[in-house]
Amino acid sequence: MNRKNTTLGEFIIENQASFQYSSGELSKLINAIRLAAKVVNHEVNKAGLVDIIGEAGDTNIQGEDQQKLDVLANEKFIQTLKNREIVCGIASEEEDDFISVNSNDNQNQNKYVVLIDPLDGSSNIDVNVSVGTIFSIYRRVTPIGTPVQLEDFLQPGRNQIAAGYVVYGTSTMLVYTTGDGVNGFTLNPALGTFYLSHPQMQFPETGRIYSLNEGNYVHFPQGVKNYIKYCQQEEGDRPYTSRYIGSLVSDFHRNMIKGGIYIYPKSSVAAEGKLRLLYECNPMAFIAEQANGKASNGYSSIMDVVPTALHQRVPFFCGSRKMVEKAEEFMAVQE
Ligand SMILES: O=P(O)(O)OC[C@H]1O[C@](O)(COP(=O)(O)O)[C@@H](O)[C@@H]1O
Ligand SMILES: [Mg+2]
Ligand SMILES: [Mg+2]
Repeated sequence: MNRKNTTLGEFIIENQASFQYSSGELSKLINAIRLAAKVVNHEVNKAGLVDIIGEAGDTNIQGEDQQKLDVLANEKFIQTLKNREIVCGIASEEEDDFISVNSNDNQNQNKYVVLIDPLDGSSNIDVNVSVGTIFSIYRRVTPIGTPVQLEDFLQPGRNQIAAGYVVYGTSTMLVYTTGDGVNGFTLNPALGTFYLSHPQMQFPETGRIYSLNEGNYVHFPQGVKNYIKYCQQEEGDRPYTSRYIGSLVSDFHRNMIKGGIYIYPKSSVAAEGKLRLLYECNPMAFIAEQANGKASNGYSSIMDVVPTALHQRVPFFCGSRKMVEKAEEFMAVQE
């Protein structure tokens, strides 16, 4: 099943049988995401040659200036999901409200909703540093055939059916889980095909990399300040190495391969931190837990947080199990 160099298409079909709700709908959905990812990859790779870098001129509901590639990636993913008619609802970082797909005439018998961060790491687009896309998939909770409701999206991460990300970096990879481990596929640009290159990915139990924006140090909770000091102490296998790309997907991906922790805490200037629960933290938490890692808000699992708003933010501690547990110890003691 996890033969190296299996194509993503073959892998999806081979694994469909092992998926309890298997009706082919999820396979079609992952295939649609694969297609949209290739289209966005093509645009990202030529950023700078054509007029797709820089600001789009609008501000999204987060109060962030939208980059042209944020808008383009958002359009490509939404268009592909709508055209393929495989979802009943979509929520996106770049959309104020959720989108109900084709529900007027009760034609939409689909059971999945998708939440996406179409372009992650927007501050890195113009400077040729790796960026990504993040997606999270749920079964709707309201009756099939009726228009989707907010409650279909405000589900705890534990209910996710599948989650994944695409990293547009030195190579382009699609990494995802359906609750049966985490597999990574690398795009062969010459063939336009994703191949299984990283079967059954696992976070090393511990590591020597810590990733956070130390420029915000003065605003951090005491627990985080003390954890940073711990990472920098000369003792045992410390000091650790500081690595921060500024794209969640890329920092997470590196830490999953090498062992490390990513932290975006709450602070005196960001009461709930920066990252969005539904389309950044929950999908990365599902992948982390499926890869023997850990993801918390500093105290408890992100996956058990009951969402209250589409664009809510949460503090995020994610990575190698022992490193997240150590950071939680500091959070517990200091508060
Ligand atoms: O510049 P900061 O404050 O360190 O924030 C960087 C973080 O913000 C993000 O860019 C937020 O994601 P978006 O780019 O999708 O808005 C993360 O990818 C990244 O880890
Ligand atoms: Mg993001
Ligand atoms: Mg984004």
